[in-house]
Amino acid sequence: MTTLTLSPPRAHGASSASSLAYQSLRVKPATIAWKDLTYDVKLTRANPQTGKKETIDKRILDGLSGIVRPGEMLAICGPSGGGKTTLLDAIAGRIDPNRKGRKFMGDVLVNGKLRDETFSMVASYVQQEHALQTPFTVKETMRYAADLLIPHSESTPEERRARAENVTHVLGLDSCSNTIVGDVFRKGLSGGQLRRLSIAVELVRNPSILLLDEPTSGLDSAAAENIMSHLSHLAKMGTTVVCTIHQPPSEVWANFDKFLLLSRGKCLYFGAAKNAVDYFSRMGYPCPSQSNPADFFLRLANTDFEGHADIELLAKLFKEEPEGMALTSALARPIEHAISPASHRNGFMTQLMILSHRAFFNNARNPGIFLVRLVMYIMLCLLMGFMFWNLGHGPTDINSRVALLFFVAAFLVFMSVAVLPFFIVERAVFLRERANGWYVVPAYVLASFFMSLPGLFIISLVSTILVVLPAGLNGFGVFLADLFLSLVTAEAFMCVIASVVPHYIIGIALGAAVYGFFMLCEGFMKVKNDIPDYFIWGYYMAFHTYSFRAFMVNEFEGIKYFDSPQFHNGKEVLVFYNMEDHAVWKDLLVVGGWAIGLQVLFGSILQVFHKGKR
Ligand SMILES: Nc1ncnc2c1ncn2[C@@H]1O[C@H](COP(=O)(O)OP(=O)(O)OP(=O)(O)O)[C@@H](O)[C@H]1O
Repeated sequence: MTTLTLSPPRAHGASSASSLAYQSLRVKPATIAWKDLTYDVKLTRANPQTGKKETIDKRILDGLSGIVRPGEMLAICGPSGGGKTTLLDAIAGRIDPNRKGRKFMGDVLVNGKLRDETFSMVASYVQQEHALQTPFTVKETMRYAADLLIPHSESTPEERRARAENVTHVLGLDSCSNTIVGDVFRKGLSGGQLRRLSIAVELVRNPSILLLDEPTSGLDSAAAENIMSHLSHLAKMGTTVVCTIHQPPSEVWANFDKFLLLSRGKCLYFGAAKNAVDYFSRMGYPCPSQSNPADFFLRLANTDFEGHADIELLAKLFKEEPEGMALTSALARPIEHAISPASHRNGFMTQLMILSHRAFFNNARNPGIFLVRLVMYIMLCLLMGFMFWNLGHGPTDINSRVALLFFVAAFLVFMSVAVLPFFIVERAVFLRERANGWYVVPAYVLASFFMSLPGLFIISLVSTILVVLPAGLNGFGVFLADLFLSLVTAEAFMCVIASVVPHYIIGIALGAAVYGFFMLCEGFMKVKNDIPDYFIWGYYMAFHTYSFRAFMVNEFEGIKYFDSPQFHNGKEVLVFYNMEDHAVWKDLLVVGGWAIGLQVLFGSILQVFHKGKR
């Protein structure tokens, strides 16, 4: 590993104690370079003159090149819509070039080699929106990150813990280490602390390259300055830092080594930040004294308002000026340091163990995932228990038993839609972690699946006790097994929905619609033989069918006598509902099979479609 010298901290929030902590953040050096990145998209819009729809090509990145070496911090600046985030995404490989209507060209090189799938082992990307698990404290979040990201074969638990604490300290999070991230139920960290924690979790494995999208947006100037000074220190310890920044205050500007000014996807300047004022002065745009240079450059680049520069001309001139030529010759020498082999990831079983541990406590402590649902089920089942108290064997009791079982199979399953918003929050965490190479998809899916089981079992057990005992239903064990498997399947179905919808409101609507249809088809509203041919596929497809039938057979098969002119025993009820001669265990197997099938589908959707590319 190349040793880099430690510069004394010059930042707010960086004491000499933390300067020692920074020393442990020395990284394996890596240079990142990009050459001629060009990105075109096809847009459909109404022609302003004719009003007719037409397709136009929009160039979002226009032949951009750059290079950032270990120990440097590059700020990508530009007006809103200038292409900053798109460039950062392009550098990180987060643009899907294969989507229809897109054309992406150019190369990204890491240490002189084309970026490949090992990129996430050397680079971390901190996105603008935080995506962290809400019930965990800063300390817990950092420990899980360290356990997941630092190879266990190369570290002891104590070393991982020490590293997590060190990064927490470096990013000034000691004072809130026992504060939870927070959510709609509970207040947690402030915006600035969340931003720092988002950076800290990625730093825990010492990424050689750190990419950050707008690390200071939404923060007050003191918090912004604090974060930028931390980043500047990291750069001084050898990390290659690239960040986009919308409008840096002058204190923040002072931290940049390199500066890239973008306008409409074109490069107006790339080079040493300290030389930018001279450069633009030479180009005929002197920065007024007492002005913040960053504000001045942004005014030049912002074509939405009066007073901007001639963008086409500046972009053309840059390539011909010494700064542009210096960039071209720097790109010809992509590496100026020794290259160390990249670290490796933890194995599947290690990932599974840590993710399972994390998922268990996340579920247990997230009120939306467990507690609120448990209370909902308890309340509803209490109502059901009292409503159907001590059912007998008269004609109306037959109806009540069937209706109660239908309600259990339909509505208790339906209530699983309540968990959808929390799954969508989880999806954002998964996307961030997967895109940064934290683990493989099967480890995540298996851990989430296994760890959902204890909570669902408790909900099923409590519900069974509150329904079966007061109502006097038969077959407690099978009822419990059927309800448990149905809820496991319903939850797997919600996972699938959460993985395909853009917003939880659409997910709830979609889930409700599918469940509504399955309820129609499950053999209660219409018995199987009466379901029209064109809907019979719904009967076979709905897992509700098998769940309801298992409840029915479990309940009625053993009843030898009914005091009713229509049905003399339970068997006759089953014949009426076309459910005779069905083995309960087979239906339970089908429901369980559905759960596994849906989990496999969920994992496949994550694997193929959720790579963190846009
Ligand atoms: N896939 C796409 N299809 C169509 N337009 C796109 C696509 N991706 C980006 N754009 C457009 O490209 C431009 C640059 O977007 P980008 O998000 O990179 O800007 P930005 O400089 O980061 O802006 P901001 O500071 O507001 O975040 C915008 O006009 C955006 O609408």
